[in-house]
Amino acid sequence: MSNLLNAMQQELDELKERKNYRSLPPLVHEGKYISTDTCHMLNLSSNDYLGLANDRSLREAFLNGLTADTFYPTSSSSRLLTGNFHAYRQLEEQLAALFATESALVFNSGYHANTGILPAICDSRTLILADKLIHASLIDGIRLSAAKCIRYRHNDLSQLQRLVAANTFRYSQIILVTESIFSMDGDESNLQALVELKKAYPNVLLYVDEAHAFGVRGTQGLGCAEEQGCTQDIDFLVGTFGKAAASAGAYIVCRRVIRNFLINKMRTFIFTTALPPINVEWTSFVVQRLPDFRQRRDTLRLISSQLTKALLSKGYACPSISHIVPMLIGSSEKAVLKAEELQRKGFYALPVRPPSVPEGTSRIRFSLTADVTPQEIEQLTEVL
Ligand SMILES: Cc1ncc(COP(=O)(O)O)c(C=O)c1O
Repeated sequence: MSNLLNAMQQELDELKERKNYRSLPPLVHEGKYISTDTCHMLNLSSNDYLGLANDRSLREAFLNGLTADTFYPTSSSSRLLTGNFHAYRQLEEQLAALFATESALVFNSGYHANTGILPAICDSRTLILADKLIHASLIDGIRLSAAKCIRYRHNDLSQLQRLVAANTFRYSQIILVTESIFSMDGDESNLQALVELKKAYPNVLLYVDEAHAFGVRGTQGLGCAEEQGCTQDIDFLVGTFGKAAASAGAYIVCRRVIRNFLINKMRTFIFTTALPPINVEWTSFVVQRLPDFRQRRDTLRLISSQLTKALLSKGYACPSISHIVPMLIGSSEKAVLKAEELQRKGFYALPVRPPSVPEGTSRIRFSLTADVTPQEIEQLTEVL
């Protein structure tokens, strides 16, 4: 074997040793259940937060509206070449109207959005102040940008305030980067406070990733910014369609000048084949109905708080105030064993280990969906 292959094998062996090795399990999906070769389980690890991907009647309603003329399986091109199908404009107009913003732009995924927008809008006179727990896609976007970056302690607004005050005159712009619901801890940021902070400085802008809140929060399901009444005040408000919206892709809602700038400068928008129009049609179909899914949002809130309370009462640390409910365990080995035990007992819950979370904070990450019932949470609680 070459040196490189040897080094790879060694690294994989070390991952196995530390119980951090990952592989792709063969899975069969049946509604809210999932099966492997050996177990049939309730799926507690899906990001289909509203249960929409699972909703057969919704899928049928969409399919009934299709014809061979409207079914386009591929855009065959970047949107700047021949790929700009009507479906994109329809979805972007829908988003801009829902959020009451000047414009919206759709991307291939949340990963494309975060790794494309940040490098496009930052130069070497930019300082990014980013929460310590932001998602890998945001971190990669920051790494690809020319900006200098300082990470502040998770949700520590006083530290952030000090950093802004100390740096406002040193940089031409400061961009605050955070998530609204954090993907691994399930806790939230205080968007109103962040908006107040940025408004106190003329050169501070705010970038918020609502990947885990879009569809789930707010009266119309637009996210935490809607819930906290500040959609208009966030300069770069980003969300994804691959979770509660049961689709794929991502969006930004923003001022028109930002949209035009991204179309011209954002490499992950320009140099890629746009999403298949059929996929964008489906997203549009779901987004149009988002305000109607209030009952599902209420159910999700109910079962999430039921599980969080159960974990706390059993002595587990659980910082969550959302449908992402981590059960903090510590070592990767124990988290893997616990997940295997839960799977044997009929609950598909997965261990999350480094590098997805910091060393020593391995956990079971329950990711709840609205089609899980309070009785099922009760049964889970009994075996925890
Ligand atoms: C906070 C956050 N942003 C972005 C992404 C990436 O989105 P996508 O899956 O659409 O690439 C994820 C995870 O998937 C995420 O958790």
